[in-house]
Amino acid sequence: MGDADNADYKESNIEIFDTVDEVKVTAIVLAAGKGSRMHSDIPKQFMTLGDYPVLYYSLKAFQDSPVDDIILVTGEDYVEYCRNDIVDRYNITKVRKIVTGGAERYDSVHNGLIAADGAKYVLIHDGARPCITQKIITDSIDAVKIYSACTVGVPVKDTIKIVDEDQMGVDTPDRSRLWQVQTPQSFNRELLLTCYDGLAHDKCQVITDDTMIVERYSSVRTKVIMGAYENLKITTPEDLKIASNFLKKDVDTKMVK
Ligand SMILES: Nc1ccn([C@@H]2O[C@H](COP(=O)(O)OP(=O)(O)OP(=O)(O)O)[C@@H](O)[C@H]2O)c(=O)n1
Ligand SMILES: C[C@](O)(CO)[C@H](O)COP(=O)(O)O
Repeated sequence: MGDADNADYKESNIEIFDTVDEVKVTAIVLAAGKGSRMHSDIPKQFMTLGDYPVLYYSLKAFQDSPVDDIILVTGEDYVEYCRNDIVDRYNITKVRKIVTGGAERYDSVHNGLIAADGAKYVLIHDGARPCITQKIITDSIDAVKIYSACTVGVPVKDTIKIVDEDQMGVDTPDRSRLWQVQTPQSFNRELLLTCYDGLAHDKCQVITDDTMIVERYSSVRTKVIMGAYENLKITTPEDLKIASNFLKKDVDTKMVK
């Protein structure tokens, strides 16, 4: 799909996404990644932080929050582990379904979105962000009811450089306009599903989050609300140490059994 087609898609897409009356809010927690940048034997979301798997912290945060229910998305090989050793073991009763993810993060989100039937709003969260707070969740719920598409984020602290293929600097954007985007990202579910239809025709894009999908395939603008610097994503080994510090827990690269 070219840019002209995208413009048509955006035009035809305005205000068609408000047909669910019940104000049900579902959290979609993503745990189907392989964690290749962590270079470990098991996916990072199942490593041990304190006495719990990394994934437990996000699930517990949503369990204790005002969301109505939770859809957990994980890899085929980890469905039983998630059910028995996390959801049942720690009594995360709001988990309504455990579904399998896909090859890319956006495939996993799409599977979660389909499973979240009946929800008016969805909060999509990386299971690899264990330091999420109740304030971030409630602020996201309040914001999505106003804006339909939101993300939490924090202003960048460093100067950001755009480089070319030889790693030579080509530009230095104005830092006052740059935010580092986190999760949860919250959406009117019908809006995001419609935007995913657009993506299905245009798979050559590099998609790193869901607000990009709304920006590209609808005319809706996304709202960025304040998250927290502590709400980091565990991506590489040093992130585990930082998260363990924030949560005041020890780390272990094995699974909790
Ligand atoms: N196909 C995928 C890829 C990612 N995720 C989830 O999306 C979140 C953010 O992704 P990322 O940090 O990139 O996780 P991985 O894909 O596991 O890591 P890497 O890119 O290093 O392989 C994580 O909670 C991850 O489990 C997912 O559910 N399905
Ligand atoms: C969605 C996200 O967490 C926002 O920062 C991030 O883009 C996920 O990227 P990843 O490459 O899947 O870690």
